[in-house]
Amino acid sequence: MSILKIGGATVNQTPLDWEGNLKNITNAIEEAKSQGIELLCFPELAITGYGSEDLFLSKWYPEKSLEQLKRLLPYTKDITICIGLPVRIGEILYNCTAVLEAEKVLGVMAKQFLAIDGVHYEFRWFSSWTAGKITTLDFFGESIPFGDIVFDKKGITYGFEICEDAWRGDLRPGYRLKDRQVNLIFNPSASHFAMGKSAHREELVTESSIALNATYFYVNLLGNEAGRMIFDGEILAAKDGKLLLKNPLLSFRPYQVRGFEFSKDAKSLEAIKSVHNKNEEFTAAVCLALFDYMRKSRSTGFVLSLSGGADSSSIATLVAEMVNRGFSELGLDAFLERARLKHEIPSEAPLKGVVKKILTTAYQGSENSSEDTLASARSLAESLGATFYDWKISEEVSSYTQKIEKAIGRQLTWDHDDIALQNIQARVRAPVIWMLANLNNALLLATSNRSEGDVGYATMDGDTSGSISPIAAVDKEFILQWLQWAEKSLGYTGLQKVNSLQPTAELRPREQHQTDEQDLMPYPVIVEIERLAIRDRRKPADIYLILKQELDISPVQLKKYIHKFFRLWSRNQWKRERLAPSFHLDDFNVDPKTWCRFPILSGGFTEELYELDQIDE
Ligand SMILES: Nc1ncnc2c1ncn2[C@@H]1O[C@H](COP(=O)(O)OP(=O)(O)OC[C@H]2O[C@@H]([n+]3cccc(C(=O)O)c3)[C@H](O)[C@@H]2O)[C@@H](O)[C@H]1O
Ligand SMILES: Nc1ncnc2c1ncn2[C@@H]1O[C@H](COP(=O)(O)OP(=O)(O)OP(=O)(O)O)[C@@H](O)[C@H]1O
Ligand SMILES: NC(=O)CC[C@H](N)C(=O)O
Repeated sequence: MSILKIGGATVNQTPLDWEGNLKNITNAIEEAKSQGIELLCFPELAITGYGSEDLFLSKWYPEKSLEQLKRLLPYTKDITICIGLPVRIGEILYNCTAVLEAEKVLGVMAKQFLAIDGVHYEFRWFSSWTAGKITTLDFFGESIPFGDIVFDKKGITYGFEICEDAWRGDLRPGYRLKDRQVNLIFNPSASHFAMGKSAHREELVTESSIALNATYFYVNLLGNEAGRMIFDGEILAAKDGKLLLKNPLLSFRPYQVRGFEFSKDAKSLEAIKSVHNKNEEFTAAVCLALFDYMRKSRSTGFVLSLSGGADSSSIATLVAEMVNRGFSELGLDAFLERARLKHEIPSEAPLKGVVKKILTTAYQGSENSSEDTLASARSLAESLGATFYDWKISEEVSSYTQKIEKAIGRQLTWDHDDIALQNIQARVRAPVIWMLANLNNALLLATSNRSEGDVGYATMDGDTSGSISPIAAVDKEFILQWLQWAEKSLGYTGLQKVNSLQPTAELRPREQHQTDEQDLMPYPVIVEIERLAIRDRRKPADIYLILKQELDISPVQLKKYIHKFFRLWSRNQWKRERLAPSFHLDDFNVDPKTWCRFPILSGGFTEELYELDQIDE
């Protein structure tokens, strides 16, 4: 009975960090050797990083990747490695996996189905390879087999599906690998994180092992590679429909190696059970994304305008939780070293000491702010251990207001100038909080959520100011329930006050009792309309007919809400184009750079809303 120790290595790569990327790969190879692994698979495009964008269009970038591949040969004396990189044949670029063994490249195979949905735009850079086709590649003077090839080690035959290849149902290359009777199929992936996706992948991998009659081995990239997409570093293996291997996801470490003993004939293997929790997945993903963004941008921490409301408080909590998780996985010294931080940390309370250095918050009260939100912000900051300042913005607001009143020769009033008087408050908070970010060489965190993004409920260059927007990909309902969960399940008791408040901008005089939901519509309604309009791409009339059955709202009111959503959605595309970069976290988002493109100028659904109005109520 032939036994082969096979393994997967996930790596946290960064485009253009050639040395860092190579080091992760060689360290992982050494680790694999020490575990006795003989055949090791890395993720898709592990040499360059998946998110290299238009660097892939240049001639030199794929050439440099081949040079990096050559530098790996000396590490393959007594191990076979499979590793992803872009390879040009003539003028055409392919997304490939190279197999290296005994200091030689055995062959290179190319992806057949490119990913083009949602956050993926592979056709911009790559061409797809034709099934069954084989050619040769000139690798520094040596002719290497290139294309749809399979390999063999110790009598065990193996082939590849590269990420999207596996997601194409009956067309997938795996069925032809099955016809060729391979024993083992690797799937090197760059599969973006989305809540709930890991469960979906487990299904894909276990079902593939039955449908393709082979052991199926899956390896994903790790970390916030290049800003927006997060990879969870998942390594999975399945045989006969049983999940045999799964690693801890979203690790703060630069790489992780997992292996198991493969045998063609092994029977009665024990299946692994895994649990999935959306809030936990969200927390782990944002924490790692924040950590990677901070260290890869060479920033020393974060600055946050903390209102004591839901959005800013959730972000403050996530930064503290990032420190907490990084700290428990890596330990203090390794955490600081990996984050490139040189902070002096008090030894008696190191965790809070790190939070104090990394997270600086400020409450910036206006005449319309309440004692409730100040108390909420203060108690949360104190409980997290964050640096907290509290100042007033009233002088700056009056100074701007008086200046403009003098210029235009009249007094501004709430009856006449509501939006301008609201926005000036949000805007004067921006320069001073930016100043703090500059002083600290820190990232300014913007607090937009996806529901606000849908309808443009934010002041441009006011509360939209910031360099990253960590929660812009999730809706407000999700944030509100996550805060409850974080208080109870993660033990953030400092969220008690936050969780007792109703969402409000506090930009109008207090006697007007402004709330977000009065200005807009109930958040659960925004979430439902968004789901149908944006995720499912349905038109207003269809949405009305569906929601009329699902929601307990009068038909007249529902029509008004749908009108408002589409009117605000269309008018505010320019705002979404200007939000700070955000992480992709849910199965869809409204970020125009990744998931959702929409014209900045448009007819604003006039005819489609007219069609809605014609439906009987
Ligand atoms: N297509 C387009 N391309 C470029 N610019 C376009 C545009 N359409 C309008 N504009 C411009 O947009 C500007 C208006 O945008 P902007 O100044 O941002 O302001 P605007 O969107 O009119 O108002 C901000 C809204 O956000 C709410 N808010 C603000 C701050 C915080 C919170 C909170 O929840 O805490 C809520 C506030 O209550 C108000 O309803 C105008 O000057 C207009 O000319
Ligand atoms: N008094 C304040 N002090 C500091 N920052 C503030 C203040 N008021 C508003 N901001 C900033 O403006 C952002 C936008 O306000 P918004 O009301 O949308 O969010 P929130 O207050 O965090 O949550 P909620 O909407 O649930 O009240 C806040 O997240 C915060 O960054
Ligand atoms: N890189 C890819 O091919 C990714 C596409 C695939 N559907 C995924 O999200 O996992």
